[in-house]
Amino acid sequence: MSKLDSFIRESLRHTGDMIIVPRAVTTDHYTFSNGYTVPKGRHVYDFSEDCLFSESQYGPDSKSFKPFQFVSQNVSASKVDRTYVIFGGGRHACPGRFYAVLVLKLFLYHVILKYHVRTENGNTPKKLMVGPFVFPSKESLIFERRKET
Ligand code: HEM
Repeated sequence: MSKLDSFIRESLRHTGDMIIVPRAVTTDHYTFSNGYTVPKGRHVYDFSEDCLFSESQYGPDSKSFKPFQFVSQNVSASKVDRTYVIFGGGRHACPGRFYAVLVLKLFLYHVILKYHVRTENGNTPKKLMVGPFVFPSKESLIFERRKET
């Protein structure tokens, strides 16, 4: 399933610009390795675009959608790392990610087998941004039933 894993991983990479999980500093202060210090009580939100579109990891065209770029790495869509933080990371990485990816695979398996999916003009709709948040595009998708063989 390396192609499906790659496609899901790439799709999630393009839709997780901000992880809305605030972290509060509970000690007197916290200093990051780059020297930036956050005082006690301050809430910190991850702006994951910096990781998800990292040019050092994904190349100068890190913002293009490359559905099969992970095929050669044979990496699951549920595997987290520093440049793929859609499910968070570390000790509190999303425990539901294996289930979520499995459901996505089942859904896509049926959709791909049964339908030809396209937009009206054939172009990929732009993602809808509201500030740093990504929402599904309002453009319609057309599902055409594939001929039974
Ligand atoms: C595509 C679907 C999903 C996405 C993008 C997602 C994303 C996330 C993210 C970003 C976190 C925060 C991780 C962190 O704090 O570093 C999280 C935590 C969590 N997620 Fe998910 N999640 C998804 C599906 C699910 C599902 C299906 C379940 C349960 C069946 C689930 C259960 C949880 C739980 C319990 C936590 C808290 C973990 C902790 O704090 O230790 N998630 N998720």
